[in-house]
Amino acid sequence: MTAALGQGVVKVAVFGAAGRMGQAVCRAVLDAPGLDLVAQIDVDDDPQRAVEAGAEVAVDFTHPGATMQNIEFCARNGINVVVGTSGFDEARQDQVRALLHGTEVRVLVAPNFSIGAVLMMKFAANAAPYFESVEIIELHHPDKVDAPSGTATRTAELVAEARAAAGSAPMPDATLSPSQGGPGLDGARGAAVESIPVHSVRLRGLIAHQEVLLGTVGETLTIRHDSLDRASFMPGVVLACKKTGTLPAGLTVGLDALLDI
Ligand SMILES: NC(=O)C1=CN([C@@H]2O[C@H](COP(=O)(O)OP(=O)(O)OC[C@H]3O[C@@H](n4cnc5c(N)ncnc54)[C@H](OP(=O)(O)O)[C@@H]3O)[C@@H](O)[C@H]2O)C=CC1
Ligand SMILES: O=C(O)C1=N[C@H](C(=O)O)C[C@H](O)C1
Repeated sequence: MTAALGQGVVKVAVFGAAGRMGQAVCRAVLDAPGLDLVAQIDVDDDPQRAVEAGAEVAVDFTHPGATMQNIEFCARNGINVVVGTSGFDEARQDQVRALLHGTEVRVLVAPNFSIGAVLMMKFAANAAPYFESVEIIELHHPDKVDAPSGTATRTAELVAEARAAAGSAPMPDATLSPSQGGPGLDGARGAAVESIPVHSVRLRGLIAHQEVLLGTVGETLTIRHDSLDRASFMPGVVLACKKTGTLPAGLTVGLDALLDI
């Protein structure tokens, strides 16, 4: 049995260690009983250091363009991976499934590690079939490179799945875009993820926030989550470091796989 299954200390490497999340993750791993921070790797460091240090799990908070290479490297070297980096669409998930095929390596991709955000996604999916309309507003710090956020994309996918399973009718929207001959500006209705409109705000002072707006005749419901500090993600990251080794081999998407919710 490996350390990841609860028999001792799990050795952790952090990719993106100098970044906003990476620094917080290194501190959280150092403070967590049962975890040992053995390698801190940023853009100019040799990832081989993780192997030499005996890392059993690597945490990746880098850039959407860098994560796939890091996963390939870890898979080749038998290291499980906890991915927080956003931009993990279906095509990338399929790529990871293919490269893990026939290995014992586990990769957990979590669009959001905060318990509140995981619950927000679940509540939104539960509520969606009871409302005609659903739209998502995600609000983040302006240093974020991707839009829409991974959390908003995942929420839209879960909401769309719930609406499809319930046989919901298409959402009402009379808007004619300029390309359809209407007045106004292209983009004013946001980006469509699985037909769910997603609006991205980038504002100095913010960290990570999201509202899911649901509406039907005579009433609306707003589900809002706010990460006011990157500390909100750390219990989820620590849990993932400890438990990813207990998941089935291959790819798992969503922290909820490790939570009893
Ligand atoms: N799942 C979740 O709960 C959360 C996910 N995120 C996501 O995490 C990611 C990181 O966010 P954040 O920390 O704010 O971003 P930062 O830009 O602050 O950090 C990323 C770090 O990774 C470094 N880096 C780039 N390429 C590599 C590489 N190949 N190997 C090792 N390090 C590399 C960067 O260096 P350089 O700047 O020199 O390129 C930088 O230091 C984003 O995709 C964000 O959306 C963020 C918060 C929570
Ligand atoms: O870049 C961030 O900060 C965050 N990114 C993740 C995302 O894209 O959803 C998670 C959280 O929203 C913070």
